[in-house]
Amino acid sequence: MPRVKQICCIGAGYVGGPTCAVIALKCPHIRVTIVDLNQARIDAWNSPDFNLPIYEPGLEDVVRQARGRNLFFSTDVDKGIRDADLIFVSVNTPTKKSGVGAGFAADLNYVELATRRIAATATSSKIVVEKSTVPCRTAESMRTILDANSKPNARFDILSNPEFLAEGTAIDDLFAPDRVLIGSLQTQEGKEACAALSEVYQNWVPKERILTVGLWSSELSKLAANAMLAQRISSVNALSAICEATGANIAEVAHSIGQDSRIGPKFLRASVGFGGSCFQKDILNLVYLSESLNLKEVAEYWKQVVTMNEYQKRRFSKRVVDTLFNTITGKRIAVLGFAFKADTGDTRESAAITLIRDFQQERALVNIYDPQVESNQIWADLNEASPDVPLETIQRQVSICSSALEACKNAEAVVIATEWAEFKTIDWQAVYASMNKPAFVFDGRLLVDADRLRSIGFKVTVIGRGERL
Ligand SMILES: NC(=O)c1ccc[n+]([C@@H]2O[C@H](COP(=O)([O-])OP(=O)(O)OC[C@H]3O[C@@H](n4cnc5c(N)ncnc54)[C@H](O)[C@@H]3O)[C@@H](O)[C@H]2O)c1
Ligand SMILES: O=c1ccn([C@@H]2O[C@H](COP(=O)(O)OP(=O)(O)O[C@H]3O[C@H](CO)[C@@H](O)[C@H](O)[C@H]3O)[C@@H](O)[C@H]2O)c(=O)[nH]1
Repeated sequence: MPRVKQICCIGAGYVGGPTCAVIALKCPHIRVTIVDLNQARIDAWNSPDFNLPIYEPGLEDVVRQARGRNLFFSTDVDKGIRDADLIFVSVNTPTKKSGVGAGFAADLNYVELATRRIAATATSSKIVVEKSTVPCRTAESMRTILDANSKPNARFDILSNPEFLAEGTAIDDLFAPDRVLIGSLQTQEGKEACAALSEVYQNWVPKERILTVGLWSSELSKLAANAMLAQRISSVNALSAICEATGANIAEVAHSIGQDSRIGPKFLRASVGFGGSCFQKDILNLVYLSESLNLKEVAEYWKQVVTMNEYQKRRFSKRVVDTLFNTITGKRIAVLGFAFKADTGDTRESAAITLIRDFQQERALVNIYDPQVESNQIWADLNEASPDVPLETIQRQVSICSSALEACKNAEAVVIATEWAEFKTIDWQAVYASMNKPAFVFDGRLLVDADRLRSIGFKVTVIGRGERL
């Protein structure tokens, strides 16, 4: 069995960076080089003061221990490829914006370019590992590209090794994964390549947690896992609408059903809608796959998970407008949280973006506070969400604040869009004193103690709870 000595990871993003930093930490005998075309990103990974390009609890500590020892970040993609025995392809696979499958299919352009680069550069045999989330049978396309363009003496084994980390808990997830999944062709060479990658993980992951399956099962399992997780959230959010209409309480309902060991308690938190770079993209990818396979009913089934999520966001912003006497024109709304979930600075598909766009369209004034997201990211997201509105117009309507208290000053309403822990310890008494009256709180994350806030004087609306202002 070949022992892996040098690893190259193409793509220094949210997955490639933390994943391969942890491999370097746990495998001091392996030299790990993470490469990217984006110079600014690599510079940030290499920054002397560890001002890393992504915020992830525990990540800095991992990078501090391994960087310069056996962990390196570089823009020299070709050298990284040439030196490695095993190459992770961890590039982005966004939803296609135009052409066939636009709005649904995964854009595999980055995967293809990375694959072509491997074929053009490699002068010896390599194990090529799909780390990116890709449609079922992408490994076959990669094989065709590699075989057609490879140099003499270079042969390639392709593995699928999807990543299941969640942002905000990436380092914990990587240290103790529920499972590591490796898919390979069931040939002698395929099994040997699988064993080589498994050996890398066995440096810290118990062997029984490393699952080895066929290539296509591995690729599909990644899409399936995200679809099932997102489906749980859309199910609980659909129930939250029934709760609001009937006076039931979604937190109590979720707790009650979660006690059934067949259902389990996790991932049943009603919210203003799921966000993040993966759920929507991967479900739409599954929808497209189903449609391509002529499985219309299957496609419709999964599409409904995304439809329900859009409905949840719209429903929430409408509830804000309805409660504020059917108009928010000229009223100041404080939005607490802009990231798609707590403990990350990532804003991709964040529900907050949709809510703020809705508030802008109602001509409200919006104050935003998020503990991690940078101002230029917020402006870029709002600009993209309203392409017909000039940025200067948006900036006249929206302000970015440096604390929750500042954001709430003179506001009519506070909207909690992200479940940051610090929002639990806000001095609500001080917030109340600084707001216009009546002062409204809309909790989209089941975060606040509604009764306590009501005793201060707030009118409180909580997702999944009937009207009891
Ligand atoms: N973000 C997550 O939490 C998460 C979790 C599991 C799986 N995934 C999947 O992992 C993949 C990567 O996601 P991400 O969030 O890390 O994306 P990302 O956009 O943060 O990072 C991708 C990086 O790849 C680089 N890149 C693109 N093409 C390249 C090329 N040809 N050569 C060198 N570098 C190149 C880009 O510059 C970028 O820095 C996606 O398929 C995603 O679906 C993401
Ligand atoms: O009960 C819940 C749990 C999550 N969310 C929301 O769902 C979204 C996604 O959250 P989470 O899954 O924790 O974060 P991601 O980083 O998007 O991770 C998902 O997507 C990754 C990319 O594919 C996978 O690797 C992970 O396993 C999968 O959890 C966020 O907006 C959360 O606020 C809820 O609304 N209610």
